[in-house]
Amino acid sequence: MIVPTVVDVAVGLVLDGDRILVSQRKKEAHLGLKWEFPGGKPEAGETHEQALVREFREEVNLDVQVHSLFHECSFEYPERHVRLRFFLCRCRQPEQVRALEVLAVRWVPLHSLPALDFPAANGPVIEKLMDAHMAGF
Ligand SMILES: Nc1nc2c([nH]c(=O)n2[C@@H]2O[C@H](COP(=O)(O)OP(=O)(O)OP(=O)(O)O)[C@@H](O)[C@H]2O)c(=O)[nH]1
Ligand SMILES: [Mg+2]
Repeated sequence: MIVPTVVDVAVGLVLDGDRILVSQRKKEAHLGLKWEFPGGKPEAGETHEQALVREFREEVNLDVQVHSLFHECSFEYPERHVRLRFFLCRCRQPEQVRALEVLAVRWVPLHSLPALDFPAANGPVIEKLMDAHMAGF
């Protein structure tokens, strides 16, 4: 019997006023060309928070401070099963962002998130973010 492995992923929701950071996945990556929140898989011995700090530096050249867990979910794509943990983060120098290991990176107004093409797993967290934003966080 083949037991599918679950890919554990730490994802960062970095807010700067009314804006949030989004990046675009490289064409050849899983879910290539979709927009996402930067993040990735923790390496052996790393906590989710440590993985996020490292991934933000590697992918978008940004130093972030990880605050709290905002949302978790599991999602089964046809080719892999992921467990996503979304953390609220802050950064001190938003202008530092550069697309290093991603195709593009952008600060976008929170209200524009529903117009971007995100992976299917991101629907509920985006809805929750919009609700929290309307309520003033
Ligand atoms: N980073 C990130 N990954 C997401 C999001 N939504 C979502 O379904 N995923 C999925 O989570 C999985 C892990 O993400 P990843 O490919 O960024 O992992 P990584 O940075 O460690 O990449 P690598 O495999 O090239 O080392 C991918 O299958 C990706 O499609 C999201 O908002 N952000
Ligand atoms: Mg990644």
